[in-house]
Amino acid sequence: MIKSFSKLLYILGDSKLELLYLLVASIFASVLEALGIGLIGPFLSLSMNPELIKNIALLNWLYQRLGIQSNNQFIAALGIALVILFCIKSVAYFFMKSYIYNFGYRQKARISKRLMNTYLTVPYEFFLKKNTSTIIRNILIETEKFAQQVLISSLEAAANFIIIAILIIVLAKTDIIFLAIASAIILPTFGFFYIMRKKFARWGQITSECRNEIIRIINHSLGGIKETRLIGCEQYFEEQMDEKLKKYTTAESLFNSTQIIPRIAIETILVLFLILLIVVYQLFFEQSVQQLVPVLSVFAIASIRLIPATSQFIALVSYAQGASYSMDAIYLDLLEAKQQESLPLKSSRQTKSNSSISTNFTFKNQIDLNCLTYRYPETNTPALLNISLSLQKGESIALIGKSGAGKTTLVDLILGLLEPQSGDISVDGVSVYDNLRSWQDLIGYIPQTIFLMDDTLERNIAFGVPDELIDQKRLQGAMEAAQLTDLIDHLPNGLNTVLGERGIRLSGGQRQRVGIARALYHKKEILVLDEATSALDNETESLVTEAIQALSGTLTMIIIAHRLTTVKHCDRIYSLEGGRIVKSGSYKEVVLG
Ligand SMILES: Nc1ncnc2c1ncn2[C@@H]1O[C@H](COP(=O)(O)OP(=O)(O)OP(=O)(O)O)[C@@H](O)[C@H]1O
Repeated sequence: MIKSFSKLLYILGDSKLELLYLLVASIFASVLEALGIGLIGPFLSLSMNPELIKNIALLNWLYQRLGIQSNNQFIAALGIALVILFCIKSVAYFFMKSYIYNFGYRQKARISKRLMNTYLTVPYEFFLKKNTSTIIRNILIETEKFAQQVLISSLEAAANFIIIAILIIVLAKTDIIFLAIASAIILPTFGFFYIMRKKFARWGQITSECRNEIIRIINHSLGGIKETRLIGCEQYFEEQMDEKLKKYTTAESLFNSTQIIPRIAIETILVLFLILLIVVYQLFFEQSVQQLVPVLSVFAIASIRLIPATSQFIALVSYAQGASYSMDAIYLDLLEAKQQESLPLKSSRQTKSNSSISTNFTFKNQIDLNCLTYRYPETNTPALLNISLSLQKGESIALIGKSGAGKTTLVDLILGLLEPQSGDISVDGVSVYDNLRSWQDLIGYIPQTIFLMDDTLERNIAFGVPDELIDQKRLQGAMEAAQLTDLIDHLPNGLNTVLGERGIRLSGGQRQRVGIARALYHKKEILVLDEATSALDNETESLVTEAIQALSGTLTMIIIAHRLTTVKHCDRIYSLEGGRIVKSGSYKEVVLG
């Protein structure tokens, strides 16, 4: 309980204080509500027995002060006061509810934003362990579950708890039998919640995990729709989906059905008590039911507010329990990001905040990789061992080697996505880890499959630049250098043609050239091409290679290639094996020699 509360406070961050205000406001509205209802009983008793006015000091004092002539007039005045109190209570209740919902959904938006920021800034290694379905689920679904089932439900539960407590006190003062009856009715339901609480948490966990799996199955089956169609594995994915949906449905329906049990149980016990009371009175005491009116009115009030408040309270607490997994998922990701930030890293996340005082790179002469060693998390053997190489500005180097040799890992290190456990990368003698952001600003990355947005060609080239800030002259220059001008003539809307999801309306070679144009538009001085031409046919490949070769000498290039013909123009070739450089030199020396 204390653990959950501290997680809640951690997730809320700066909004902790607002939660406190909200709690006070909701307690105030609950007190009004409970009083409004709790006073109906005494008011009914008073109207049936006006003589009581004289016995109650406060009422007697009021009676004298108001100068009222008769008991009936006084009861009417009390009635009006009660109605006014009721109206105030209703308005306060409405505003409190709106405030709670507003707070809950504002927090959802804030936490989604915080998570998004976390995922965008957390070290790249985080993504080696995390599935994107979990990330999507956390940002969209778990934050919603947290807002609705933890925040809103807890605040409403607190308000209901106050109502229950006040009603019990007020009504117990009216009739002590009530206290015994109410306890006999309410306590078993609390017991029920206590027994079921672990199940609620488990069902909540199952639904969250199933949602995750469902997003993953959609990603796999539709993300690779070509392969799905071609291999004909639609049924395989449908069966997977069906299995998860069944599990999800069972857990969700069990959870929701169980929520009704406290209300049904309370109502049944209430009716049972009522009938028993009447029967026992008539059979054993031979008294008229008339004499039971005060006790019966207590039952009436109980069924108006106390019972719904209790069953709602139990349901709300169960909801919060059911969403404990969601709270943990958000908490753990935020915490992991925080812990990564506090690690003694050399990287930008520390220098980013004080980037103004860090080095802003201007690449004039040489890049040096000094004894880089990198081991992936949870592995024993290093993927790269003591890698050292240098390249001058304007040079092109190629990394070659068999699959698993460590080429991509080396590129990820150069890109600043992974940080070496030892060694350094420096530009003109300054470590890139002094200002990783500034180093990354120098690099254009063209991976095997270029990431293209489902947006216009123009926006895909000027990636991340608002429309009004796109420099048309620079755009033209980039497209010409990337040999894209022909393509524009063939597109229905030229630069404004929407490329489709992941650039589905372009060929592989065209996508690569869009990637090159993007790097050129952003004036990247260093181009890193990761097997950029390996997926292309010979003709398209030579187009892309031509575009790349035309840039040789003007840009510094690091190229990974499987097809050795594509790296003929490079100044030096580095051959990797088992994470080490085993050979280096000219094309002739390394490939032909
Ligand atoms: N996320 C990871 N976690 C653990 N080990 C990894 C991870 N990624 C790569 N490796 C391992 O690191 C080594 C180098 O992999 P890398 O992807 O750099 O090779 P590569 O030369 O680029 O191969 P390819 O040409 O097939 O892309 C391999 O043994 C690989 O299994």
